[in-house]
Amino acid sequence: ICLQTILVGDSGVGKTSLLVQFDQGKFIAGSFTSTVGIGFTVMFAYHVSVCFVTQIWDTAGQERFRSVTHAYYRDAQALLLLYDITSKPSFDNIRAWLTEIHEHAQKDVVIMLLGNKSDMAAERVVKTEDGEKLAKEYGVPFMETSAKTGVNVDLAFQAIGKELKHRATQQPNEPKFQIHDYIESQKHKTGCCGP
Ligand SMILES: Nc1nc2c(ncn2[C@@H]2O[C@H](COP(=O)(O)OP(=O)(O)OP(=O)(O)O)[C@@H](O)[C@H]2O)c(=O)[nH]1
Repeated sequence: ICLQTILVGDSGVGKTSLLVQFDQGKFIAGSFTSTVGIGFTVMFAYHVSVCFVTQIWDTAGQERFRSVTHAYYRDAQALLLLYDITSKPSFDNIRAWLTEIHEHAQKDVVIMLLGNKSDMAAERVVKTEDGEKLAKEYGVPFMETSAKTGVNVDLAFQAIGKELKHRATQQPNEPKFQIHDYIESQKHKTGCCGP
């Protein structure tokens, strides 16, 4: 099976880096060519026999491409919302993304909030608790990731893969897969001990 996923978030939060880390297990330092407009990158990554077809979007040109993006939302099975823990504006914009997602995405879309660049402790301006609070408010799973060190990167995709696989094969009297519990049991808290 192939899962349609979309990575959204402000320019520079690390969407491309995260996907490269997941796909190839490596971090390419330095800046990438900025994503222009929408639906720019489609990357394939295989993990536990699930293939992820991922598009990367950022806010650039959002107004101009509005009607196009709405069409893309409808096909998405999972949306990964990224902010950068060293950028308050990128965090503040998450609400706007969530509002838009709730208006246009499928009702059962899997949404996950990711606070990226968790390795940059000295530059942090968004507290872990703030990310947790926002995620709770919207009822979405949350974790902090680092595209640089790889912390929690696989887990984010793995949790989505498990959730969607489970839904597809779920028996009527089988207990539902609890994505929140799964993530809590697997995730590495950053700041102290690393992966
Ligand atoms: N230290 C650190 N740097 C990161 C991390 N993720 C991304 N970066 C750096 O942040 C910059 C932006 O990363 P990108 O992956 O290009 O961000 P993007 O969200 O794809 O940006 P656009 O293509 O403009 O939308 C690059 O210089 C990366 O090397 C991370 O987890 N830790």
